[in-house]
Amino acid sequence: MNDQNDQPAPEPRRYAFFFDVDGTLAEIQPRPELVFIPPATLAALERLHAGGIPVAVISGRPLAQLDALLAPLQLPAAGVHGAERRDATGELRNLALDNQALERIQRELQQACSEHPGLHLENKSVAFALHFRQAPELEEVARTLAEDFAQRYAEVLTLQPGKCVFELKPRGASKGEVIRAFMQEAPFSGCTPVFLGDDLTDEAGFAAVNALDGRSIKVGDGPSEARERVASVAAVGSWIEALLNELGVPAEPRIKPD
Ligand SMILES: O=P(O)(O)OC[C@H]1O[C@H](O[C@H]2O[C@H](CO)[C@@H](O)[C@H](O)[C@H]2O)[C@H](O)[C@@H](O)[C@@H]1O
Repeated sequence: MNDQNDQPAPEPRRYAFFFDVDGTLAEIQPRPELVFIPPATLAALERLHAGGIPVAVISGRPLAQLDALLAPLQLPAAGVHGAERRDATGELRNLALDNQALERIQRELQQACSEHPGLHLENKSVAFALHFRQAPELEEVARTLAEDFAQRYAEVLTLQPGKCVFELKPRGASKGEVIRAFMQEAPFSGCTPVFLGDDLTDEAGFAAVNALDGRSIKVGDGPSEARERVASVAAVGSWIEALLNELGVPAEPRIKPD
């Protein structure tokens, strides 16, 4: 694919697909709770999964939110930037975390953010997102707060900037690490990894996929380690559709005979 508006030409090889959620499968919304995955994209993901093609979602959101966004489809998934992971057998493989420290951080952050009503603190229990989309004038306040907490609690959390957000994510959480972990397990191992993402947290995933000689695909503009581009969230839906047809995946999920 040479041009941002071109559809990448799928090849009839065995791929494993990894999709970021916000900004990739779902349009960015004013607030996190307003996000949804378009029905056509959900249907295409279901078709991929039912067609026996390895597919997982890799997100900054917790697993519970990912399941709600994809319901009734339940996919292998990594949440909170890789701090949580559910493998293809359904087993949970989460990072070990210092819950006492996280509770203390949560209380302190709530107190600090209460002084800036325009800031939206998203509490993910094991990570915290300081959203300033509704109050862009608070970007520097959010940055300073997040940097201060990341410095004071460096053994527990690291700073993860994103779209109108500064997140504090568990130390060691990385989209690259979870993609590498999936790629060592069935049904992903032996496949060529393909990862689509749009934001800074996805760069670790792009680097991992590049190192595995896979396909790294950035959605939208901006500098990136990704080697290919898809123009928009809408184009991601059509991209999956085109791929399904190219790979000959049946239009309806296979129905098992009684
Ligand atoms: O890894 P992702 O699936 O892309 O998740 C990254 C973060 O996405 C969410 O925040 C972003 O999307 C919101 C809804 O569109 C938007 O309002 C916000 O400005 C964005 O930063 C989510 O709230 C975070 O928890 C995720 O980590």
